[in-house]
Amino acid sequence: MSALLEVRGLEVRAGSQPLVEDVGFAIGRGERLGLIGESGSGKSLTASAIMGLLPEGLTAAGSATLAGTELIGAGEGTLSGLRGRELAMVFQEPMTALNPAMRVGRQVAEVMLLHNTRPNRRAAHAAAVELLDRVRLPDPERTARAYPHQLSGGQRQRVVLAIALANDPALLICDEPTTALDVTVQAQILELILDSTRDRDTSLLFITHDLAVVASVCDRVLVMYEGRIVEEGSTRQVLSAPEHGYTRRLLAASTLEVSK
Ligand SMILES: Nc1ncnc2c1ncn2[C@@H]1O[C@H](COP(=O)(O)OP(=O)(O)OP(=O)(O)O)[C@@H](O)[C@H]1O
Repeated sequence: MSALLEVRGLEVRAGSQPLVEDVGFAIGRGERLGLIGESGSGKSLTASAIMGLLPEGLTAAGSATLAGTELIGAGEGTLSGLRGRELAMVFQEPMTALNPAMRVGRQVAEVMLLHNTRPNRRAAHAAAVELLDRVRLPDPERTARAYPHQLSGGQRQRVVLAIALANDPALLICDEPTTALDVTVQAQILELILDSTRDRDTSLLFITHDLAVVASVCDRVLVMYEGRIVEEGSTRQVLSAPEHGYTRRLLAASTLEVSK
């Protein structure tokens, strides 16, 4: 079976300075792949290059195909047709992903109307309320009418997840989606991501530096160090018998207990 996402020789540069080099990996349909590594190792830039959302001044080269469509160097028309549809992303800080001046139900509905996955505003609104319920927000009818500032951080991240899931994407990329939340809320959001991707066979690229999170969410894991992938394997294999010195140090510094 061919992979859903196939990345080959991916490179990100700031002028002549390489920030991500020769990154290659594949994600199968329904597979959950973790991307770990210390701060500054290139995890977010890898995800941004795939999404076509690199900051000004950075350029990507190489290849990343989603179900056969090339993303690197693709025009904005192709990318905006895929983003929010086949390809969705959840970032660390939910407030930056939400429009502060728009009711959250409308924000969920808009992404469906934008991609014509619902026939009209009424159907999109009904689907938005259903989605808010699916991400386990209390009283979804009422929550739909709230503005982002009227919700807690965890509730806002649920709204962001509802937007990401609205058009049933083939690939969901999560970049440290729970880092800004307190511990109990973190666990609930993780469970939600896990349940909603499992339900729909959605593929997941999950960026984190929390090994316990990797252990509970991911089938397979990639380790990045200084812009390159230095280790790759099943989660169990990488966490129980790490080969690269960096992965060993990461593991030694964590409180994770891994059964061999
Ligand atoms: N706009 C930019 N211009 C120049 N260098 C950048 C830019 N954005 C990121 N970098 C550099 O690229 C490298 C990789 O950054 P990236 O954000 O991908 O790291 P990360 O692994 O996601 O880190 P974190 O876990 O802290 O989010 C870092 O050295 C960073 O300083």
